[in-house]
Order: sequence, then C-alpha cells, then structure tokens
Amino acid sequence: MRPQHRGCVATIGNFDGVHRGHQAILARLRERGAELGLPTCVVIFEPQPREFFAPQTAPARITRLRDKLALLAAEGVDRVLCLSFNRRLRELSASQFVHEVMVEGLGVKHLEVGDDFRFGCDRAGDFAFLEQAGVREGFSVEAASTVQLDGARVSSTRVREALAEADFALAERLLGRPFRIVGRVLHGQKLGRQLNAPTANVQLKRKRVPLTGVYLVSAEIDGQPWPGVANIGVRPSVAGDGSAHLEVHLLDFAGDLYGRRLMVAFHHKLRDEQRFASLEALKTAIAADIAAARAHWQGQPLT
Ligand SMILES: Cc1cc2nc3c(=O)[nH]c(=O)nc-3n(C[C@H](O)[C@H](O)[C@H](O)COP(=O)(O)O)c2cc1C
Ligand SMILES: Nc1ncnc2c1ncn2[C@@H]1O[C@H](COP(=O)(O)OP(=O)(O)OP(=O)(O)O)[C@@H](O)[C@H]1O
Repeated sequence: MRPQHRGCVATIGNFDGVHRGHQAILARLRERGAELGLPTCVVIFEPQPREFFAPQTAPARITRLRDKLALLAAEGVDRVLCLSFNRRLRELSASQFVHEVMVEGLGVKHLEVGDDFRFGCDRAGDFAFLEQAGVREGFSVEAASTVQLDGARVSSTRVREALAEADFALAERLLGRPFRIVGRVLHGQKLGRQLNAPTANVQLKRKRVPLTGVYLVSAEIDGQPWPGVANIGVRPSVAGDGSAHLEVHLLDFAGDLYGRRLMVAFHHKLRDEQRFASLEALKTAIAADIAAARAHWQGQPLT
C-alpha cells in the first residue's frame, strides 16, 4: 500500500447487488468521509466467502464484479479494495484482520458497518469487538441502522429470492433500480435464424445466474427501451457446455448488435426453460413466446 493511499473511511462486505441496504451504508460512509476529509473505501472479497467455503451451494451472484464496481462508483465510493479470499485470509483472526488490513494497510480512521455485521475467522468480529478494536487502534466505528422494506430487512438473499420468483417489482424496490443484466453481444451458434427468432447472445461471463426461464424483457438501444423476449439458462434442447446463456430476441429489430454492450431489463416471466425433443418443437414454443410478448407489449409503451 502506497503512503498516499493511507487514511480513509471504510466499510466491508460482499455488496452483491448494491441494494438499498448497501446504499444506505454507502451514504453514511460518504457523509463520514466528507466530515473527516478522507476518501471512502469499500473492502470486498473475491471470491465471496461462501463461494470459497461451498462453491457448489453458494448462491449465484446478482451482480458480476464489473457491475458491482460500476455501481459502487455511482454511489460515490472513491476506492475499492478487493481482497482475494484464500486460505491465508480465512485463517486471520478478527484482530489480525483489523490490524493488518484495516489499520496497517488502509489506515482506516472510521469504519461503517451494518448492525448485524460479523466477520473474521468463525465470524468472531461483531460490532462490540470492532468498537474495542477501534479504541485500541485509533478509529471510530458506527453501526448503520437496518434498512427494511415491508417489515423485513433488505438483503442480497431477499433480492435473489425475488428474482427466483420473478417478482421484478419487488426486486426493483429492494435494489432501488430495475434488475438488469449487462453484457456484450457475441456470435452464437446461429441457430436462432433457423428457429425464426434471431437472438442477441449476451455474454454472461459466469457459470450460474440467479434466474432461469423465458421472460418479457426490454433492451436499451440508443438510449431507448426496445421490447423483446429472452431465454436465460443452459438451453437444454441445444448441445452446449452446460453454462448459462442469455438469448434476447428483440421484436421487429433488424439492426446489427454484434460487439455492442446490451443492457437487458426483466419484466415478467412467461415460462420455465424446457428440454424440447426436436428443434421443430422448440421453434413452435419460441413462436408462442414471441406471440405472447407481442400481445403484452401491444399498446403498452415502455418507460
Ligand atoms: C423466446 C425464447 C425461448 C427459448 N426457450 C428455450 C427453451 O425452453 N429451451 C431451450 O433449450 N432453449 C430455449 N431457447 C434458446 C434457444 O435454444 C437458443 O436461442 C437457440 O439455440 C439460438 O441460439 P444461437 O443464436 O446461439 O444459435 C429459447 C430462446 C428464445 C429466444
Ligand atoms: N438492509 C440493510 N440495512 C443496513 N445495512 C445493511 C443491510 N444489508 C446489508 N447491510 C450491511 O452492508 C454491508 C455489506 O453487507 P453484505 O453484502 O455482506 O450482506 P447482505 O446484503 O445482508 O447479504 P446476504 O443476504 O448475502 O447476507 C454489511 O455491513 C451489512 O451489515
């Protein structure tokens, strides 16, 4: 760590989704930074601790690292320290973590955490622990009060549940913005044309996603939302590598999207992804999806 990087106000966590609870913490952090004349720093982990301990059962990410960094920057975060979560890090005691990373590394002067925040080996670092460590090491600690929605805490887990249930209105209220997936349009297997549904194949850069199925979507084209229908999942009817794909068919769209970054917003679930016995059966199902999308979007201006 360079000397000019020392001295900051900081917070720690996964920040998956950068939801309204996270946004409240980040707002407090900005205020503290302004008061103390110090930059704001968010400490995150890659992989996230649950992905390190249980890669098979850890939940799919709401936001990829790249999107998370962009969302944190938009919340006025000056710096992000992304720590590799590995054996060495997991074996640090809570006191060692505070001393080595937060004090020696970052020169933290103020730490902002959620009131239920715990960290370190065996999750021993709770708020009382942090307060004591702060007195010893010379930084203040504040617990931001819990942000609730409809009587329950806002959390990444709750956002994932809303996405799995295709409750996009709830996901939007928890996130403070519509749920979107952003990615570059890649060349696919070009089967779409045979299926009478040319699709933009949006690069996901991850094996697992927090939702699968066929959805009414819109994609931003030159700043305007364009209605469409999309499949997100492993495409069981088509031979593949088992990783997730997002295939978007925009209604009556004729332009070339290859290489562009597409921002896809999800509105409504039409059905689960299915394994069809033939391409013909898949084609019929996709035609029905497109008809349903047309009926839905007809006369319904997108905002
Ligand atoms: C509206 C829509 C629904 C789809 N539903 C399924 C499905 O239920 N099962 C499946 O295996 N693939 C489904 N697909 C994915 C197609 O298999 C995929 O888009 C097709 O293979 C074209 O891919 P390509 O352009 O990469 O060749 C769907 C695609 C669209 C656009
Ligand atoms: N609703 C909330 N209100 C206030 N603080 C929150 C809220 N949700 C998370 N935080 C705080 O934000 C920081 C980062 O949280 P983190 O992403 O690790 O947890 P989370 O959103 O609760 O996710 P999960 O559902 O996976 O536990 C922590 O300090 C946490 O306490």
